Amino acid sequence: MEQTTLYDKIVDAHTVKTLGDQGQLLLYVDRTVMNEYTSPQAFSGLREKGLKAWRPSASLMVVDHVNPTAARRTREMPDPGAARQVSYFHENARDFGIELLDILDPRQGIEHVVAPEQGLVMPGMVIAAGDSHTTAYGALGALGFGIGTSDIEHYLATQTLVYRRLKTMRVTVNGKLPLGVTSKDLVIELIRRIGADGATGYAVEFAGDAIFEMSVEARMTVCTMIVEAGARGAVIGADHKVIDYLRDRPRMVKGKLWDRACADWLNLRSDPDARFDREVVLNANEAVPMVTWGTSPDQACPVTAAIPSIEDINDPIKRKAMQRALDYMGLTPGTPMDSVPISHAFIGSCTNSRIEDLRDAARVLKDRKVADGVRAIIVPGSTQVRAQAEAEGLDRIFLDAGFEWRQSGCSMCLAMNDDILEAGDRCASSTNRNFEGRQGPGARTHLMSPAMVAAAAVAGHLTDVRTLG
Ligand SMILES: CC(C)[C@H](C(=O)O)[C@@H](O)C(=O)O
Ligand code: SF4
Repeated sequence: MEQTTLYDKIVDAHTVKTLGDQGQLLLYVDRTVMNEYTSPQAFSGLREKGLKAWRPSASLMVVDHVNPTAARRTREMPDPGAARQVSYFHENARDFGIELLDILDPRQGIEHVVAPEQGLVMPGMVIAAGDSHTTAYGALGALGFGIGTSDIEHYLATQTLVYRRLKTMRVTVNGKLPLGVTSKDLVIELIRRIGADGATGYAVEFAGDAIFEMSVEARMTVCTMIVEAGARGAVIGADHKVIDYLRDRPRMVKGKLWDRACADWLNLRSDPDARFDREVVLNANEAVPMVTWGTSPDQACPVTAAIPSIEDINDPIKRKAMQRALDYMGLTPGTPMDSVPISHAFIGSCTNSRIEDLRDAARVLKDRKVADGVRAIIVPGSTQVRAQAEAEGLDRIFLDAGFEWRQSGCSMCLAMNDDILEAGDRCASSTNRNFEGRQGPGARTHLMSPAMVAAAAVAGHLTDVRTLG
């Protein structure tokens, strides 16, 4: 019998028809989630053509990129550009009959935190959305990927996309993550190894004991961040942890349908002898806390190491990139990573702002104080995460330690609101992109896990969280 990958099974099940002989196909898309930043032109396109949304109930709209995260919330956007985007977003939700969670809604948050919370995503589904980190949904057994604005318009009008099948890569992670090492460290190490373009053109399936040992939220971190290696899709076979995560979510199927769905979902796996175009194997036992030193997520090393030497790099293009990155970051080869001082600490983003991430940070921050001269901020991934953290008393731990406790949104992950760093600021950040200017023009970002950000905030410099005890 032909052996098929999970990715191909999902694509096959959603293929409406093949289009010509160039390998394109018309792919049915089950669901989407839209933000105020990438959806406006799609709606304008529909308006110009006089088209309706074909299945409004399959979509959800969330304000997340531009909204302020100040402790007190209003619907007013202080920035006129953001105000226009949000008001057009509201207009589009109303006119096209799509549910909108605006910033005062108790279910509001970063789209990739909210969609799983609301039960919008089910195993086996295709979820395509106007944001690259839509790969997050791979953690729930769905195929998630980002699309451009014209594709959003096509989706809204037809519930389909013109799609080209990707190559498949399987990343098998054997072993067990050591204490103090998280799924974020693992995915940074993976990207360091395969490079920022290592998964370009691939859909990545994660497998292996260490992946299934992880919580669903930890898997979301891995699936979200694999975009930073260029992946155009991510997926992990659903297991009982996924079923437990999905049960009773607001938009989830219920009753007999739920029972039947669960049985199907657990069978939805790559066949044992399915062939992947590329295989990568990692050993979780060897994983250590990682930090980035450069301006690309693959420019990373263990926190216990020193910045690598330029002489060790043979490829002239990579050498030049490294020199430029070091100049921007104000760092020199040979500097031990744990001696690099920080001015800011940020815990947030769709990669690492869920309740487990906040619990990890709180464990480090309990009875400790943020170092003098460090400004530390926590932005929970959703209003629900915020409420859950408050119910557990985590907010007290954060506030007592000297962190600011904010409302949810993308915030300093990409600085589209007023949470923005100044030139020369250096931030330990639980986010997923360390590009030049990402957190503000001239600002310097070091990516790491939430626990490592908390440890850096306390120490005043990058530090190995395991040494704090
Ligand atoms: C704004 C959006 C297009 C972008 C993305 O697609 O990822 C953003 O969310 C990001 O993280 O850079
Ligand atoms: S939190 Fe950051 S990475 Fe995630 S969607 Fe928002 S801007 Fe993009």
